Amino acid sequence: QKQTVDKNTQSDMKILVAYFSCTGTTEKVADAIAKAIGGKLYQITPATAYTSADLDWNDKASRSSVEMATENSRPELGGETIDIKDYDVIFLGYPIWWDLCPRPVNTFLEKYDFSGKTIIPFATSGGSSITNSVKQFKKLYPNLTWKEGKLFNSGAEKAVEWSKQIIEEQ
Ligand SMILES: Cc1cc2nc3c(=O)[nH]c(=O)nc-3n(C[C@H](O)[C@H](O)[C@H](O)COP(=O)(O)O)c2cc1C
Repeated sequence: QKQTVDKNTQSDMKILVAYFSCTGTTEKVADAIAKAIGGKLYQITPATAYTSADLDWNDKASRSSVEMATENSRPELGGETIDIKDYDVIFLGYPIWWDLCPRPVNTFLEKYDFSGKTIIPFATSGGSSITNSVKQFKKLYPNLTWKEGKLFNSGAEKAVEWSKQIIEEQ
């Protein structure tokens, strides 16, 4: 008699590690996660890169300040497009900006069809938690499947352990 194949074994699961990062902190964590669990690393790239002046949160008129003050701001993306249908699980990494995700992450979530996928947020920050950004995801995209997110300000090692554990649980 033929044995049934467990569809949820690690080898069968297609994992995408999509991240947005302007100064490399989230990128390091994303890279470590992708390597640890055999995921495809994908950078969410804005059509126009953010300059350091754009990232000045002390300047109310800076690009990031204006975008974050504008709820429906959806900066255009550049870079390669990606076939989300090829993946089952999406790790989604970003820096916390004004207690939320940067708006290009919203552009990404609205550009592709994530229905039927499991999305697992992770973030880095200067101290703020990930809680409010995940709350906003659930509010804006209630039909998507969100896993509890996690903040990694203490480096990539913890993220590696965490991601491996998540994959085992899937
Ligand atoms: C525009 C802007 C807003 C930010 N807002 C917050 C914030 O609300 N809370 C916080 O703890 N850190 C905040 N930060 C700090 C970043 O979350 C932190 O430096 C992050 O690790 C940067 O990630 P990256 O190097 O991947 O871009 C902000 C940074 C920028 C540029």
